[in-house]
Amino acid sequence: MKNNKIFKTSDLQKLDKYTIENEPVTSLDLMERAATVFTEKLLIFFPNSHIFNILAGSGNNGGDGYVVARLLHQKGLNVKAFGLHENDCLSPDCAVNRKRFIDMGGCYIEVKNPDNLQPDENSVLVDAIFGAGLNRPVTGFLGDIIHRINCLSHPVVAIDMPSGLMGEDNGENNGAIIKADYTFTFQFPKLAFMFPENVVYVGHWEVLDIRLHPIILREYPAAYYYLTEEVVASRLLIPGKFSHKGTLGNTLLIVGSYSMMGAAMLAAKGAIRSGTGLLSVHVPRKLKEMIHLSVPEALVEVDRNEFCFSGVDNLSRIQAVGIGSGIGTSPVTAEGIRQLLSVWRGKIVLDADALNLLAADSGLLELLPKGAVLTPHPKEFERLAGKSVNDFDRLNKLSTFASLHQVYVVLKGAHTIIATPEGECYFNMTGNPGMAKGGAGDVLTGIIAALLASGHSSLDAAIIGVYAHGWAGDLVAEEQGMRGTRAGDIADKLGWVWKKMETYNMAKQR
Ligand SMILES: NC(=O)C1=CN([C@@H]2O[C@H](COP(=O)(O)OP(=O)(O)OC[C@H]3O[C@@H](n4cnc5c(N)ncnc54)[C@H](OP(=O)(O)O)[C@@H]3O)[C@@H](O)[C@H]2O)[C@@H](O)CC1
Ligand SMILES: Nc1ncnc2c1ncn2[C@@H]1O[C@H](COP(=O)(O)OP(=O)(O)O)[C@@H](O)[C@H]1O
Ligand SMILES: [K+]
Repeated sequence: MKNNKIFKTSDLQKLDKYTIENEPVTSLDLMERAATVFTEKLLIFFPNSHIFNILAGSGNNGGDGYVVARLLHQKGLNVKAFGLHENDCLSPDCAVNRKRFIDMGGCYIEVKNPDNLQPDENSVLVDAIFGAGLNRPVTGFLGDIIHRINCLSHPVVAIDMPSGLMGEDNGENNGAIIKADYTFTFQFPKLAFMFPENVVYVGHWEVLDIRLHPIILREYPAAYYYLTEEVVASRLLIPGKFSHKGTLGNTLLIVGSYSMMGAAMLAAKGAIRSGTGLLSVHVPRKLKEMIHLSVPEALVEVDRNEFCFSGVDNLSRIQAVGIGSGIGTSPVTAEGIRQLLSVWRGKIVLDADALNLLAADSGLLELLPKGAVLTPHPKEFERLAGKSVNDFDRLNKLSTFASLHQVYVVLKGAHTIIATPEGECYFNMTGNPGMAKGGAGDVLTGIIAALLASGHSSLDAAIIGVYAHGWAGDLVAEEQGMRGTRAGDIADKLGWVWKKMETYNMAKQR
C-alpha cells in the first residue's frame, strides 16, 4: 500500500538526488529518461501530428522540453522550440540540452516579447515553462506568455505539471496558469491534480514511470496515497473453503423512510452483492414488502414506526451496521440514532441523513464508536465541518475532522478521498461522471457495510468499497455509456469486480 505515494513537489529534489547518487545516474541522463517516456506518450496521443512547438522555460522543466524537441527532431518531425527566458540564467541541464538541440540543427526561436510568440498553425504545443520547481505565482513576462497561450486554440500538452500550477495549495495562487489539455506527469500524480477546481488546468493526466530509486520511493514519508488495483485487491479477504453464512458476517442496514424507499433498496443491493453472509434490512413497516420483493435474499426487520426509523431492539447477532440512506431527519429518527449510538460500539458506516443528523447535533457526533466510517458528499461534509474556501482547505479540514473524532471519512467525489484518524489520505482512481446520479452513494454504503461485516477493518472496507464501487461504475459505463448509467447497474456489476480482485489476489499468492 505504501508505495503509491503522492509526495510533495518540494520533496522531488530529494528523491531526484537520491536516485542520482544511488542508482547511480547523471542528472542529464535522468532528464533524458524522463523526456523519452514523455515523448513516447506524446506520440501515442498525437501519432499523426507532424508539427510540435515546444515552449521551454529556464529550469529543468525547460530542459525536458529541449530534450523532447531533440527527440522529435531526430524522428524527422517538424519541431520548433521557443526559448522563453527572461534572462540567460538557465539551469545547467537546460543549457546543455538547448545547445544540443540547436547544434543538431533544430529550429530555435528566442522570445523576448509575448507578442512575438507565434506558434505554427496546427501545431501541438508542449508546455515546458515551469514544472515542480515553481515556488511563486507566475507574473510579468512569463505570465503574459501563459495568458497568450491560453487564448490559442492549439492542443496543449504539459510536461510534468501545467506551468504556473503549484503542486499542492493554489489557494493564494493569483498568477497565470497554463490550461493544458493533457498533463503527463513524472513518477506520481501531484496532489493538485486531485482537486476539481484544477481540472481546467491539468486536463487529462497520466503518470509516467521515470524509475526514481525504489528505496527512496518506499522510505520517504508521505501523507497522501492513491489507490491501484494491486494495493486494493491485496486487502480483500477471500472466503475459505469451510466458510459459511455464519462466518461471513451479518450486516444490518438501517435505511429508507416512506418517501425514500429507493435508497433502501439500492443500499441493500450493494450489500447483497458484496459478500456478507447474512443481510438484515431494518425498515419502517411500510417498506417491508418492497425489500422482500427487490432483495429476496435479505431478512427484513420492521421498525415500530410505520414511516421512519425510530430505534432498534436487538443487535446481538450483528457484525456491522450501515445507517442513513433515505432515513430522513425527523426528530423520531434523531432519537433512534441516539439510542443506537449509545449501545453500539462495533463497526458502523454512516451516510446521508445519518450524517445530516450528526451535523445538526454535535452530541451525536461524540457518541460515534472509534473507527466509524462516515461517507459524506461535499455538501454533507460542509454541514459536518463547516465551509471550505477551496479544495486544499477542504482536504485539510477532512484530515483534521478524521483525527479529531477518530473516524474514517470517505469524502465522495471524482477522486473520493478516504481520510484516516492517523492523518493519512487515500485518493481513489476509479469511477466516472456517469455515477453522478442519485442513489450511487447508497450502493456504496451497502458495499462498505458488507465488507465491514465480513471481517475487514474500517480502513480496508472503506478503501476496497470505494475502489470497487468506482470500478463497477466504469464497467457499466463501458457497456452502456455514462449517460445511461443507473445506480442499480453499479450494484449489478459488483460481482465482476470481486471476481477480478479475487483472481488477481490468488494469482499473487501462487
Ligand atoms: N525527479 C524528477 O521527477 C525529475 C524532474 N525533472 C524535471 O525537472 C522539473 C523541475 O525542475 P526545476 O526544479 O529546475 O524547476 P522548474 O519548474 O523548471 O522551474 C525553474 C525555476 O524557476 C524559478 N521560478 C519558480 N517559480 C517562478 C516564477 N513564478 N516565476 C519565475 N521563476 C520562477 C525557480 O528558481 P528561483 O527563481 O526560485 O531561483 C525554479 O527553480 C520537473 O518538473 C521535471 O520537469 C526531470 O528533468 C528529471 C527528473
Ligand atoms: N465525476 C465523478 N467521477 C467519479 N465518481 C463520481 C463522480 N460523481 C459522483 N461519483 C460517485 O458517485 C457517488 C455519488 O454519491 P452521492 O453523492 O452520495 O449520491 P446519492 O446520495 O444520491 O447516492 C459517489 O460514490 C461518488 O464518488
Ligand atoms: K510544464
